[in-house]
Amino acid sequence: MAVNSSSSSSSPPDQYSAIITTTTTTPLSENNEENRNGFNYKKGVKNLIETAPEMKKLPPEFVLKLPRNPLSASNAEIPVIDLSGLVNGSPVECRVSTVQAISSASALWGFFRIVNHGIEARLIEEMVEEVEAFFSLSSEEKMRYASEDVMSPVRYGTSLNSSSKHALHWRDYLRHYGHPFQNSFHLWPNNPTKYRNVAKKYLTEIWQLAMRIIGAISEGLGLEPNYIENSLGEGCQILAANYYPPCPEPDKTLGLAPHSDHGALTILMQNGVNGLQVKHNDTWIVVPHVPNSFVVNLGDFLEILSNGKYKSVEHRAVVNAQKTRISLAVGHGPQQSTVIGPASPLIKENEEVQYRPITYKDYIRLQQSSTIRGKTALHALMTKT
Ligand SMILES: O=C(O)CCC(=O)C(=O)O
Ligand SMILES: [Fe+2]
Repeated sequence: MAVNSSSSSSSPPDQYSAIITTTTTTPLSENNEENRNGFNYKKGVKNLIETAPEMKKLPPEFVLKLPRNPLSASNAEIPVIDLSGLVNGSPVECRVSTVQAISSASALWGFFRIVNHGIEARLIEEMVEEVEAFFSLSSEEKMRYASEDVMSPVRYGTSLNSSSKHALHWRDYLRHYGHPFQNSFHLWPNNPTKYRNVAKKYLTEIWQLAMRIIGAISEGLGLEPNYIENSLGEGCQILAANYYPPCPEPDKTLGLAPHSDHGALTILMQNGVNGLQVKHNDTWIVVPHVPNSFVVNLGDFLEILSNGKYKSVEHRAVVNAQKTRISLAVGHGPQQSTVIGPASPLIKENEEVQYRPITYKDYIRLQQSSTIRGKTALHALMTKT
């Protein structure tokens, strides 16, 4: 089966994701939150630019060691899939051709755009409004959700994670679990007041959409349509609401370093401001915002489950000097206690299992704690290097 060669398991970690040294001489101190320029970086980049509105130069803590022309990317066409064929009651031949389209995009690209997905534009807008309202709160209010624990069910933070061991990234984020809601709903932000209800509605619909796509992926792999969904147990949905304010020198930093997502698949929307780039055949490709569509990308769990037949895809976020960008990335994976490994019906006689077993919880911890991104966490599980 053809695979995306850019995410080949033997490729070295991306140059941007190697530990990035900054030009500062004083590293950010773990204990002393104020750095030498008098900013408390842990409050986030939105706070930083509000505190210093005249800032023209990027503080050195954010400057990445990038090669020349690092952020260039091409505008290749990416697959667009019409999902109306997956709706209950649609003719069998429509379902078959949609499954084929998803299967081929998964094998060749690992990401695609979906249209006619059934989620109302108004709900997407409302969710973006609530997220914007959350990030507009005072730093003190947002810091109520700050946590250094990468497994915390709700977490406000900045950069890649709150570790000081890497150059900072131009991003603030709110991450929290979604489905199954009983585990975390009561912990989500209750300010803005509508946030919990809107987020629950949005995440419920996104979960159902993800399961429809996962059913098609399962079928495309030659498994029973509900095989992958069943392997998720009660499942684990995680929202990353990312906030990238205008950046004084956007070419010197990134919003988010290249990485693959840990789950089965991520459903992502951007608020009308471009910034997402995906790696395909060793080239970065701009994924433009198209109203009423989502971007879907395959994550590490699917690469593992398919024993490498599908590859998780590396992506990154660039920033710009003019507009605030918001993205909502919703990951879908198995219940955290699940031991993840290749699906046994896919392992043919004499075929080697390519990934060592690990619980999904330990895998998330491994990936999220790392200050080196790319696909290093997945590479650590591979039986052959
Ligand atoms: O902002 C984006 O477009 C990318 C976000 C992302 O990749 C993530 O949150 O995992
Ligand atoms: Fe991601």
